[in-house]
Amino acid sequence: MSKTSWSAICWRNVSLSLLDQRRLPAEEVWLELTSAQDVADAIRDMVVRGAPAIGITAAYGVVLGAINQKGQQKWYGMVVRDIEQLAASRPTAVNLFWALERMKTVLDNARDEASPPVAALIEEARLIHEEDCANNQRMSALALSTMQHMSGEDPFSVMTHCNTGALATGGHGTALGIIKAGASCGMIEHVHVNETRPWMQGARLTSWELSRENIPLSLNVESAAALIMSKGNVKWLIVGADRIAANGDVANKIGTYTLAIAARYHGVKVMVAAPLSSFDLTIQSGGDIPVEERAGEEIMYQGNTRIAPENINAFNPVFDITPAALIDVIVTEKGVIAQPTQDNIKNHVRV
Ligand SMILES: CSC[C@@H](O)[C@@H](O)C(=O)COP(=O)(O)O
Repeated sequence: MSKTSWSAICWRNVSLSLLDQRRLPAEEVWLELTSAQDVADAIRDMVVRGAPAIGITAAYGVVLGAINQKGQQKWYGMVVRDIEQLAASRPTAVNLFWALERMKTVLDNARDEASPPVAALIEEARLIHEEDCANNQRMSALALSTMQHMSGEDPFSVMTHCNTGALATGGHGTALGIIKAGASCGMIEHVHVNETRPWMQGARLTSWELSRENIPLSLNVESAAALIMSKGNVKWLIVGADRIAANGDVANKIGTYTLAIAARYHGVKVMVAAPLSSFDLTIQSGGDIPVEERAGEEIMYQGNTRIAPENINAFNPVFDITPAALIDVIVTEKGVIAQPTQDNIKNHVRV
């Protein structure tokens, strides 16, 4: 794999290859998927994760569903059932539903035909994938000029949470794409990477992506974040989003909200980088965004070793909501929203 431009999602004509993110960084193992059900399972089981990557993968899942229905008279109903299964894989990232909607439109246009529109579906999935890569590059350029304008010429440190890089998207990344671009031009001199419990996306994935590009980083536990910010050389907290409500509240990996509070206290600016496909204007505020809860076992075990006593309950929400008031800028492929509010979000997304 090339170090600078690569994707963990590869369409191979009749199958989909995914780099198994559960096994990184220890092993680079590619899984070959041949059905929509395989794809839904891969999303649920975190083989692939990150909001844009989930949407792209699901789009290819619809293609696999259609390929498997070739020659079947009742193909339409079966592919619609596949779409429903894909939609049920994870609830928070709106990019999943957005991508499935695009695929369903292509499917519906061919509803009365004798066989599923495989070529048109492949074309749409590829477009979703390519657009995401291009959007990420645009976000990087916009974010760098914003940071230069707001933070001056001297190199600075940033903090990031979870993984928002090439692994989490179609390629390059949202927040991590910006960080990589900022490091390569000398604007960013150091990256503080939160480990991101319980799946350790920061420790396993973000550290892996940054170290492959020789970008200076240090890994820290989430609870060290406020201390690190208090030292004064972190200028920006840069994160991604799984869903942004109409009022600018942002659902992102659990812990983002706590980090944004600490950032505001310490004068660290908060940047959210997300494509327009991460906005959900049907949801008025963050409180209505569905937040995924995963099995308690994810926090009661370290690897295969149980660390919590038997017979206790665990609460394991994997996303939280950062209120718009704690966010300084949201960067999309279309531009920069400073101090997000209902009005400027509406103008930005709709116009
Ligand atoms: C560009 S990815 C943005 C978000 O999807 C990312 O920050 C995140 O929270 C991912 O969560 P995950 O549970 O790993 O899918």
